[in-house]
Amino acid sequence: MNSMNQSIANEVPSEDDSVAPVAESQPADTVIEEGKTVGKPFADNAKFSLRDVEVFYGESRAIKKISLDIARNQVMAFIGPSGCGKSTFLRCLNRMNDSIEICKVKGSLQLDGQDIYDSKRDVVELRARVGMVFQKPNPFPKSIYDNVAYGPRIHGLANRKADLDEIVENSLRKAGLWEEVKDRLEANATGMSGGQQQRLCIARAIAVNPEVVLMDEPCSALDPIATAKVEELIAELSESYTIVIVTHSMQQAARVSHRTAYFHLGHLVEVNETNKVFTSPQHELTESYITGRFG
Ligand SMILES: Nc1ncnc2c1ncn2[C@@H]1O[C@H](COP(=O)(O)OP(=O)(O)OP(=O)(O)O)[C@@H](O)[C@H]1O
Repeated sequence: MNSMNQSIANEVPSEDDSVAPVAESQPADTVIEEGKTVGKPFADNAKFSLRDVEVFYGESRAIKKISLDIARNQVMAFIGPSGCGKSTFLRCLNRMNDSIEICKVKGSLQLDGQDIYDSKRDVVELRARVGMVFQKPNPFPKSIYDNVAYGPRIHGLANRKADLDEIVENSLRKAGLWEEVKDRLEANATGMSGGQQQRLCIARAIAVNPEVVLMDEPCSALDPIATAKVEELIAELSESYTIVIVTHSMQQAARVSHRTAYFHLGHLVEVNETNKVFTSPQHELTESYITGRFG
């Protein structure tokens, strides 16, 4: 964490990090203009360019004409009240919503200038480039080694055992787990602590050499010490990867991210550098949310 973000982290409200505000109330006279986002939603060095994105679950529109760039090798945090669409929008970035039959995505979603939703796109390859870490650690009921080796094996990234060993070791090192597990690589991953399991899931995600890692509330099932380790890891990983994190914790967004996007009822209300969002928000809804005035 950089010192600037540390000071922001100290300024945001110190409510229980784990409790999400709920979007049942908002300042009565606040109007959200569809498709209009205040701040700086666009970037020069975009990894993702997302324009007029709408997501429907059946007839219900969960994402309402959102346009946003996600910059390369930065951490972008998605914050907002429960049900505002953060996870839905995140899951569009590697087509995780494809498995939900009633879910339809409209608009233009590009990764490095190429259409994510192109019908000819290989979704397995897309998900290797855009990996994902979920809220609840979900290691396979296999050895620690096999959890990390799984992706490289199915993607044919190693021809020899020595190459695979090297990928496993490097991935565990990057996930800050190597020293803790190097003597028990054959032990079942389900016997690890929750925090270790989450770092193993991060090692598994980065073993296939992704360009982007999506994280959906990666610390919500972890204790404060394990959370601090994952946050340190996010800071280190952001040097090599583009990271998008959904979090209910404003302190966490302030600590780990370069830019923050505030969602409200399916709209993208405000995006800016994280310090600006937390110290001088431009939209009254953002301000109300970060100061805990509604929830
Ligand atoms: N599989 C689904 N089928 C139908 N509606 C869904 C589905 N998943 C999400 N929704 C709806 O889409 C809207 C956005 O949900 P989403 O989970 O993306 O919000 P969120 O901001 O991530 O919420 P939370 O912070 O509580 O995780 C909500 O109204 C939710 O009920």
